[in-house]
Amino acid sequence: MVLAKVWKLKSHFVGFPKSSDFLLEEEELPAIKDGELLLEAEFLSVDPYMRPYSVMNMKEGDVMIGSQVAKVVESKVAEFHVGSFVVSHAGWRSHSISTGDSLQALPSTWPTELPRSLALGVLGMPGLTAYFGLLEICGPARGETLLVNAAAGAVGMLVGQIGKIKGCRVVGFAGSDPKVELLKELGFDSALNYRSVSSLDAALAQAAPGGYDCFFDNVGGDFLCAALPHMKHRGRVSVCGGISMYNDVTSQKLTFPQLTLIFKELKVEGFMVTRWQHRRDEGIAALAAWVKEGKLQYRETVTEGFSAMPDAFMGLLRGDNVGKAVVRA
Ligand SMILES: NC(=O)C1=CN([C@@H]2O[C@H](COP(=O)(O)OP(=O)(O)OC[C@H]3O[C@@H](n4cnc5c(N)ncnc54)[C@H](OP(=O)(O)O)[C@@H]3O)[C@@H](O)[C@H]2O)C=CC1
Ligand SMILES: CCCCCC(=O)/C=C/[C@H]1[C@H](O)CC(=O)[C@@H]1CCCCCCC(=O)O
Repeated sequence: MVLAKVWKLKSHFVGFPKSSDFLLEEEELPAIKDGELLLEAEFLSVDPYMRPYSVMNMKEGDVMIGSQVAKVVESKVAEFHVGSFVVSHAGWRSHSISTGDSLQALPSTWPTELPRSLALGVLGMPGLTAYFGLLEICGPARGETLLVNAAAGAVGMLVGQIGKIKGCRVVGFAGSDPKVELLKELGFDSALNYRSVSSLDAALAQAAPGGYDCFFDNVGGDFLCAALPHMKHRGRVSVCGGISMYNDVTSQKLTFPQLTLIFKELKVEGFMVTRWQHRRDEGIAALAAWVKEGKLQYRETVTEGFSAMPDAFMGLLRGDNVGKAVVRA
């Protein structure tokens, strides 16, 4: 008999999540049947989407949504061997039973020098988000200028580096001076702390006096409104996320820059990374090759212990993380 630990949404978040909004419970799992396997979480992902998702799709008492790298500890499914690893969408659970449907097996050739947590980061959903969201929507060309915000996070850090690989001049905004220093180490041409600049408008102008061809937006809200007037004619904006709004209790009142969009003939396109699910292998292969060649660096913020899942999640929303935020169970 296995006792699974499970984090549930105790109370809907109001504004910024609080520890008391979460509930840790134990669940007794039955013995697995033919066609089932037992998984034990090794690394669990915390991601910004969990905050708006809870509002859109969850009720109090539901298990928190999320993906994890898990070890197969028992198997009655021929394709999944005991001791192998998979990416599972089991939510915030230490142990789970699966039929194998929608599991993503980690290759048995996974390089020993790469932590398996990368399957939740640069070699997983955030990596694919950066890869397809930038290349397919912005289509950055050599010599162009690329702007990215939340630039020291899981997606943003990769977007900026992929921009460099493609020959762009890259400007990144992040929320602390150490993050800004890191972005410069990663090859960003200009990096700024959006919390300490006296004017976002002036900082955007100073970092790229000729304007931006491409903008990968993870933040939305005031940043998006401030950035659009700095786009070049026929600029492309990849709308990836809106983290500045996820904890809002009342909707922000923003002036939609209609005339800017028209006169500059901007392309502004939102996306969900799942759009390119059919090209997943291609994306992972390209990202893995760049990592192997040392062209694409990754960073992770690893929180220890399944019991710290809410802390890791709240830390992510506060900006404590550098690179991908994961929890080691
Ligand atoms: N469309 C899609 O398919 C996908 C979209 N996303 C979106 O991409 C974005 C980045 O995700 P991910 O890389 O996983 O997360 P990150 O690793 O970037 O973590 C979130 C970061 O957002 C920054 N942040 C928090 N609050 C604010 C704020 N008010 N204003 C500006 N920055 C803020 C913090 O960094 P700092 O210290 O710089 O403030 C924090 O570290 C999110 O908006 C997410 O929803 C992610 C995956 C798929
Ligand atoms: C829920 C708000 C999403 C904000 C943008 C974001 O972070 C998206 C992330 C998704 C990524 O594309 C792959 C995922 O699994 C993430 C979340 C999916 C939630 C989908 C809910 C849609 C629905 O129920 O209709």
